[in-house]
Amino acid sequence: MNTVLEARNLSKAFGGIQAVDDFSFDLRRGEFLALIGPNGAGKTTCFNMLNGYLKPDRGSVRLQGKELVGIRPRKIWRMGVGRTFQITETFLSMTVLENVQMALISYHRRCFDLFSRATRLYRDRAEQLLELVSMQEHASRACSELAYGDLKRLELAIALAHDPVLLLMDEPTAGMAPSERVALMALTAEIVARQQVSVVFTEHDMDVVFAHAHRILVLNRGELIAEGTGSEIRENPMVQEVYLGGGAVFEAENEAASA
Ligand SMILES: Nc1ncnc2c1ncn2[C@@H]1O[C@H](COP(=O)(O)OP(=O)(O)OP(=O)(O)O)[C@@H](O)[C@H]1O
Repeated sequence: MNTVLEARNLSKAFGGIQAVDDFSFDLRRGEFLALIGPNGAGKTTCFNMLNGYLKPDRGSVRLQGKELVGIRPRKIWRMGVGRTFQITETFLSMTVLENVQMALISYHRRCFDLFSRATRLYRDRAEQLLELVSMQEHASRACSELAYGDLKRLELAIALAHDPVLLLMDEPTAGMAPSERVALMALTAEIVARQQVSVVFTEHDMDVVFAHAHRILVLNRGELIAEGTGSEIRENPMVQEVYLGGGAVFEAENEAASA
């Protein structure tokens, strides 16, 4: 069934707080998996254990059969675990195309002395990546001129520059208008399907989660309390209880969707 990632019994405590507690899950190739839960549920801690920024107290993470626990973040990135950030990280004075070229130069470990030649280096690949996120017509614009939604698409192209096996997206739509959120996630879902990348994303906007996630995992106080498709999660009484007790969030969203 082509499992890309196997996380087993992940646990992490900070002082007296059990941030993640015996959390296990598998991820398939080309799967778009949402990790949701209320504030403080342990989502970011979980991400940081997957990409090596935090060492679990217990448990293992295997990427295509290789253990990641104990390996440095940079090496894990090189093994194929990419990440997009909540805060958009681009060089604002450089053009869109140059930013993607810089990501490619960094991945291929080319020296920054070559910067003067960077306008030629990896140009074709950078153009392909911009086309993938429908940003080709913005290639020569400075990043400082871009609208926020376009910056997020650029960020996605940068994250794809090293051909990740697994892409971690921590609240990819934070700060975006609702219509932009849906568009960005629709684009991401299309790329996931076309490139067969596996994605784990966290998201507070349930419309985005239900519209695009193939499968949803729900964390609460560090524990996995539910797993399933959108409709399974929506109907799960434990999940409804966790989200403001009694499903107020889901009801509000259903009303908004049908209005
Ligand atoms: N470095 C840290 N030191 C101490 N406590 C931490 C640290 N990182 C996280 N925690 C605690 O661990 C718990 C889980 O936090 P985490 O940030 O993983 O949750 P989250 O689900 O990502 O929350 P949010 O949706 O608000 O980002 C919280 O109680 C948090 O206060």
